[in-house]
Amino acid sequence: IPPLDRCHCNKIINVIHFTCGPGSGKGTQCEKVVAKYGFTHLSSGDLLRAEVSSGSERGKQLAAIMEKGELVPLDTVLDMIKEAMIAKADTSKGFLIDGYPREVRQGEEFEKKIGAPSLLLYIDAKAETMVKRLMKRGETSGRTDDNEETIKKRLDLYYKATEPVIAFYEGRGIVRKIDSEGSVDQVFSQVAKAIDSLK
Ligand SMILES: Nc1ccn([C@@H]2O[C@H](COP(=O)(O)OP(=O)(O)OP(=O)(O)O)[C@@H](O)[C@H]2O)c(=O)n1
Ligand SMILES: Nc1nc2c(ncn2[C@@H]2O[C@H](COP(=O)(O)OP(=O)(O)O)[C@@H](O)[C@H]2O)c(=O)[nH]1
Ligand SMILES: [Mg+2]
Repeated sequence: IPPLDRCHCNKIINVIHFTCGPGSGKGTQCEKVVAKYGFTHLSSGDLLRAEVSSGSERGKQLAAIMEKGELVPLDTVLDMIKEAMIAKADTSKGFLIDGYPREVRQGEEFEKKIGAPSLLLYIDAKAETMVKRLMKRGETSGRTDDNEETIKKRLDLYYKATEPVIAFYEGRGIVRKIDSEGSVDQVFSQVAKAIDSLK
């Protein structure tokens, strides 16, 4: 896909990264943000799972990586996000990018190819909470990575690769940390406050 031209860049406003651990409640909160603010929600995991479902050759390679809880090649996921952003650039009020960046380099490349985010939302959840929620979700999600062994690997990778992303953006003053331990609505009121602070 071609690089985003200036015209597109000007229209890409309010890029919000949602970066937190697996099972911390990103997907749940993103739905509520879309309902209240009308932002375009792009879940990097969902984009990858759609490619897997398509049965393409690339999808098969991705499935093998995701089943192990590892990160797919950086360009693959960034190209998918960019393509989806270009498709919505003319009409979107803002983009909520869920599950990205997963490592500092993903954040750096996003800025080079797309632009700087205005906010990074981070739901702070205890490992114990994340594991409990994922195991419960695994009873019905049908996701091949919602099993005990892969959950452990995803958490390890989160602490190793993704937590440094938060420190990276903290240096820029755009991180809003949200406590996950309350109810979905209590968490959402903190999320909404952070988004309202952008205005
Ligand atoms: N930027 C991203 C996003 C996702 N993935 C791959 O896709 C999988 C699933 O991602 P996601 O749906 O975001 O899962 P989690 O955050 O682990 O869990 P959740 O659905 O609970 O958010 C990851 O484990 C990883 O293999 C990736 O490599 N790079
Ligand atoms: N108790 C509680 N459970 C939640 C909350 N948010 C999400 N969950 C549950 O935790 C699981 C993981 O949530 P999900 O939104 O898929 O998290 P993600 O992995 O970060 O996208 C789901 O089964 C949700 O029902 C919350 O605020 N409180
Ligand atoms: Mg999710």
